[in-house]
Amino acid sequence: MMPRMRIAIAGDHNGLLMKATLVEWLTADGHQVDDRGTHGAEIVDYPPLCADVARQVLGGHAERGIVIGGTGGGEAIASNKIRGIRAGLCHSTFLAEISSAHNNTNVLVLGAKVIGPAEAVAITSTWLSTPFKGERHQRRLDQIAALERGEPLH
Ligand SMILES: O=C(CO)[C@H](O)[C@H](O)COP(=O)(O)O
Repeated sequence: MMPRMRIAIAGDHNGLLMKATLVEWLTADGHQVDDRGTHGAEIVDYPPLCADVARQVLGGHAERGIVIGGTGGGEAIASNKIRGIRAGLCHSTFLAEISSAHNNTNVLVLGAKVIGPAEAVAITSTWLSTPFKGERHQRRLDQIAALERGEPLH
């Protein structure tokens, strides 16, 4: 059974409907969901939303974060600028599985112009329920953390 988690979720204007679908599904599935916005249809910038979700995760208020954009590309770039965030842009359940198993991602990024709501639910479910494999993958995440600190890799 999938562990129940505290999840911070955000999306820009493109992600509004998909966010509503995921909030409903996650809540029905027993997760504690914190919807960080946006809440209206007006056009907004996504980097502050990415930063907000990252803050929730890094501050321990949420175990995982989800960010939704049009394609999600910019959201992944923005999220991965923040030290300690490993954000995976996943547009298939296979990518979601590897994102958790190999990359131990703490933020899932989705693109509402790329996939539909049913795929978003399947991807999110896979991402949440797939455990991190550790071992050689942990070594690589340690190397990524060293890059974040500006240390050279040999
Ligand atoms: O997915 C995104 C970035 O990767 C954004 O949702 C997208 O760029 C927003 O564009 P617009 O303001 O034209 O809707």
